[in-house]
Amino acid sequence: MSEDSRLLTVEGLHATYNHSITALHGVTLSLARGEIVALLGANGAGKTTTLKAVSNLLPAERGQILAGSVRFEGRDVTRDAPASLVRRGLVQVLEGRHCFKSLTVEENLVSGGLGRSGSRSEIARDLEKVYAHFPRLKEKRRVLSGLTSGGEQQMTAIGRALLSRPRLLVLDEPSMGLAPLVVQDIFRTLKRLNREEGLSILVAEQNSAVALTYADRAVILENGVSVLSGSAADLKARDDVKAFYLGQKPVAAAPALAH
Ligand SMILES: Nc1ncnc2c1ncn2[C@@H]1O[C@H](COP(=O)(O)OP(=O)(O)OP(=O)(O)O)[C@@H](O)[C@H]1O
Repeated sequence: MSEDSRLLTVEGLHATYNHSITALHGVTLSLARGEIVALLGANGAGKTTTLKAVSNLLPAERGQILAGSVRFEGRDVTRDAPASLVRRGLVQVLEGRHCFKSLTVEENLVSGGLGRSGSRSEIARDLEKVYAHFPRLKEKRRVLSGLTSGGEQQMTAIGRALLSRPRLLVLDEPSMGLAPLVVQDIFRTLKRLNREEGLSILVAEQNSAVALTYADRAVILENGVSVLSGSAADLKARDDVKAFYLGQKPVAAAPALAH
């Protein structure tokens, strides 16, 4: 991948919480414009911490980047404020959806456009685009988000992020707690947004099978280190990935993917 084609480059990230718990000790990944990259790994492997480091959200949890760098569109953004990253086009949808439950679906969506200087008609146009991608949200637009289903809340959280016109959408575990059909629906829509709107996506997922179906490439984390990366097709074909991330075939001992 040439330097110019890279939208995001993460190099050698080390991060801790509370100055004591080491969560990352060597995460490297990159994403080209127009790609979907999946970040895979078991519980506690460091997926969420990596995404929060990319969006500079760690300080809110007494977390800290000790070493390494995050570059977005060729510029070092490691210490940039999260709001400034959003204005630059790097927008994260946090794990657990986090809709404003006492606002309607439409109010939630519109809130995503408030930080930018778009006119009312631009926001209305963006809203219609979100409804075209997520027809369920149009049906529910006057309903309080707290009264919608988990899948609809996930769609609302993604739609709200789209209203801020991201170039890179960072998603943390969009499948969490959702029925398989809803998960497929959400990933299909993400793929359509990627193809039709050129939206680049970095998605952390425990559901490796779904993530590898829709991603172009993937990076696997183990214990805070990126141990393997490659095209989704190549990773899906590997026996160790099949056994430990796709649950397909038992093997005698856990492979050290790093070696
Ligand atoms: N706010 C926090 N304070 C202290 N330690 C944390 C915090 N968040 C995560 N950790 C620790 O950092 C390590 C990496 O966690 P992280 O949440 O990044 O992993 P993950 O791969 O996203 O896991 P999961 O799939 O379970 O969400 C774990 O050891 C975890 O216990």
